[in-house]
Amino acid sequence: MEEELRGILSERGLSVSSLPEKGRCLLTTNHFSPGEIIISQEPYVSVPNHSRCEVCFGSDKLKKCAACHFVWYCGSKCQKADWTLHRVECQALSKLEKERQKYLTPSIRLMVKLYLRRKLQDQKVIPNTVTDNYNLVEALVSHMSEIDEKQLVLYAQMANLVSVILQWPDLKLKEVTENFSKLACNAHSICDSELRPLGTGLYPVISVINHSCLPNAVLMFEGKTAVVRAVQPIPKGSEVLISYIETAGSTMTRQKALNEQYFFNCSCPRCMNLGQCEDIQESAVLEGYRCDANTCTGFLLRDPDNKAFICQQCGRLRKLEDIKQIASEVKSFSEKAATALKSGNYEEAGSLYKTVEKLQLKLCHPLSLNLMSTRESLLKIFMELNNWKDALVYCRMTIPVYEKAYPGCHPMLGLQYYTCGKLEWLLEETGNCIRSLTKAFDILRVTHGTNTPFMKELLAKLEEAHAEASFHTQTH
Ligand SMILES: C[S@@+](CC[C@H](N)C(=O)[O-])C[C@H]1O[C@@H](n2cnc3c(N)ncnc32)[C@H](O)[C@@H]1O
Repeated sequence: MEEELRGILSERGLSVSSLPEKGRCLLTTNHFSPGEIIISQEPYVSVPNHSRCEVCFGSDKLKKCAACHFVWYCGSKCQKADWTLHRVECQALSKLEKERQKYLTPSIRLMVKLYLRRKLQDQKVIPNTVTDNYNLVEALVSHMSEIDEKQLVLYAQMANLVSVILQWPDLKLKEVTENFSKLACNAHSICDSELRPLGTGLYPVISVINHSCLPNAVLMFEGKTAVVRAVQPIPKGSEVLISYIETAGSTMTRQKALNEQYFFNCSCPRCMNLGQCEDIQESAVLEGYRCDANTCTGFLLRDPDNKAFICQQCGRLRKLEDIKQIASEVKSFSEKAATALKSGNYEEAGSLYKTVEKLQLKLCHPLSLNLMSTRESLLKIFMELNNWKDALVYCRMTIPVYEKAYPGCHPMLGLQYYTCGKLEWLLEETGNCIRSLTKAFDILRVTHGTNTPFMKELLAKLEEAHAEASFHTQTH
């Protein structure tokens, strides 16, 4: 089987190798251009988030399976497509006491489905293929020796629940526990084209790809298919690298996230800058405080005795006490705002987030990620309220931070230009709309390809805006 996998990868200009610091890795044996698909794969197993169709992850016209009353389908087509596996899962879930059903989290369900699929493949009910077989799951890293005691106990409890559900006398609890650890560092969150999470899936070939905070490839999903595309020219003989985490944070924040979930120290070019002048400045801008002189845009660093921050542009001191006071107000208002937003009270949430924004303007650097995140919430609230004018103001304010925090060809940046263009269209700012949609298209055609309904819609909007602009030129 391994030989066959090597053959398939080689036909696509790829090979699997091993690096001392990283373990397995995916290398190119051909050149890949930006936007070109490097590899794609269907999930070995997947589960949707709550209240989504088990098969297509849609959220319309859902009905529960009449037997287990647990799994949702949007129609008979999806239900039939899932029947081979769900037939056995349904029997197990139906026997489970009602009280226990509330513990059926997506991770538990993913594990149950993993074992059922393995069994059905062993029994040849579901065919094994080179890229769709349990051997690939066996080869995944688990980091069992590195996870802490508390996490290990949690995985063991989860394994117990899987055993209660499956009721197989020969199920090896230790192996299930290890598989939970594998899921933690190998499973992917499945998102739609706008990066909204829909579910979770395990893609054992895609899982060979290692991480970089400055990646040369991006992983997106078309339905449940994982698609990896080049975002830079990738020469023959290079390692294919995607990002596992939100890369907008400072080097310290990124390294902490990678260490906690994936157990490695990243040595990408961005991380190798840790502690150097440029890196210190970047983290002080993205996650630090502002100078309290009105017109100064300098960034602050802690003074040596830790009682104040010093502006690196004008030398002014800002007391730690002052910063702590505003930070605690920000925390308290942010919590209230999040609660109002969660309960759908958009007017109240909007006014609370505006207070947070005002406080953050006194506290944070103008290009700070926290301030941007508040403005992102305000943008969403104004969109919910159909207030396009204010939504556009906030969308435009976030763009310089996106441009600073992400590389030029990043889906988040492309999506933000797209939102900007859609708002400009609604507000009849045709010229600006064309500029924003063009920027969005230039990025997203690389990260998303051009063939999906999402990209066709973007292109149609851009063409409509061009037609509107030329109509105006002709009539004036
Ligand atoms: C999804 S797996 C990637 C494939 C993995 N190298 C293997 O041998 O199967 C994730 C694991 O790979 C390793 N890894 C990924 N990116 C790395 C990097 N940039 N540096 C060091 N190790 C890395 C870490 O052990 C991480 O938990």
